[in-house]
Amino acid sequence: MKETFQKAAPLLLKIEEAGFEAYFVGGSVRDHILGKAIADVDIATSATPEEIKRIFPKTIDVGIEHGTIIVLFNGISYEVTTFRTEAEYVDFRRPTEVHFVRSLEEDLRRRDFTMNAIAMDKDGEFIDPYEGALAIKKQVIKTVGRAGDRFNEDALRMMRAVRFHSQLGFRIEEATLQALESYGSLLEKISVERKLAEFEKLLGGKYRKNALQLLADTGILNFLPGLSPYKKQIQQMTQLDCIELSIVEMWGLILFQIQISMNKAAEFLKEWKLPVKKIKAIQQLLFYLNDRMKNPWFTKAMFDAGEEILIGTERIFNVLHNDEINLNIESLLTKYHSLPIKQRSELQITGTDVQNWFQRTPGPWIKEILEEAEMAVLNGHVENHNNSLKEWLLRCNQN
Ligand SMILES: Nc1ccn([C@@H]2O[C@H](COP(=O)(O)OP(=O)(O)OP(=O)(O)O)[C@@H](O)[C@H]2O)c(=O)n1
Repeated sequence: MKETFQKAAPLLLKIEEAGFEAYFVGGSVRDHILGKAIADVDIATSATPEEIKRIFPKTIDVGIEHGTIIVLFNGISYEVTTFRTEAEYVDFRRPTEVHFVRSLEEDLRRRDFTMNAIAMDKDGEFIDPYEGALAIKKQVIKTVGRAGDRFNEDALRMMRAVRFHSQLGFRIEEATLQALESYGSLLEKISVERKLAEFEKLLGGKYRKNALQLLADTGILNFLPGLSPYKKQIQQMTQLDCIELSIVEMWGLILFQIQISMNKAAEFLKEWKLPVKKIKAIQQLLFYLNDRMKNPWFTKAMFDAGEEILIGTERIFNVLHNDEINLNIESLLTKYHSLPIKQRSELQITGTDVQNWFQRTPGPWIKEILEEAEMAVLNGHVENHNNSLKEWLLRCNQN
């Protein structure tokens, strides 16, 4: 058993000694069977949060009404959740009512996919009533019970199916796939924030191309912000080898692929509720990519873009040309690093200098002179020294 589980095993034992059941559940058990690294473990128990509080001195209430409590144990915090069935998800987001149950099997029955419905006890024995381990072996994503029921309980599960397809490359079982095609509209009720989290995990998956195609083929795409008109363009992305792009670069590629204008791109990204900083980076990628498709990198564009956007743009450019992703990056970086200045603040003159030298009423002309100086330094026409710049600027602007 992995160390993460071994560390938590005594916690399970304590719960058992108090007369209850406790198991590892969810993604950690799935990833353990897959042989992947495990970040944290989730624990399911027959004890209620109140009963858990009586067993452990250090707990934190996080969602008692949903049966979840955090237990601090040997310096590590664990999410411990009471076995539960969630009857109805009236707004398709959160269960209206949580029914606590005393049986593990009932708890596992309300989970999304068979591979996510496996429990493991403290000794590493699996409790797997829905044959999740077999599904993992066969590389199949299959809902526990009827797919339509599971998706009606929480429509986000449809995106989770495609996200797991992207991360694991598993095929989606026939009935589950059919339900994805039939129930897509339920996603209208799901918050953008939840969709975004799944979509970005999907964009980071090893099988992202296939997953994007699946979103288009199943029609799920129609219920994702701003993407419904672009089915064909998204499907065409399967021709591009984009596996090494970062998430931000993936967004840039998508925006380029759907041929969206700069103005519309801002709206699109806001609709996805991305953080402002990320929106700015993606917009910049799109801007320089549009330019790069027509021109080689000019000094000014390299300077304006900055190192990160420069590299990101070139990587997307390479993907669009089916070239090796890091083609030319080294030489581009060498060029960038040899720029005399990397940002305007490095210019050895200020607006005040310019005003003192020219003795004119302040106005927009100062900014123009600074830009002139910046271009001259970048192009190697003058050295980035205060005196040299003074002499050069006065000579060039004699009248
Ligand atoms: N809409 C959901 C979300 C989660 N789960 C169940 O809750 C577990 C934990 O969910 P979560 O932590 O969101 O995802 P993981 O499956 O752990 O995957 P990952 O850690 O890769 O996000 C899942 O394995 C699954 O059993 C579910 O049934 N339905």
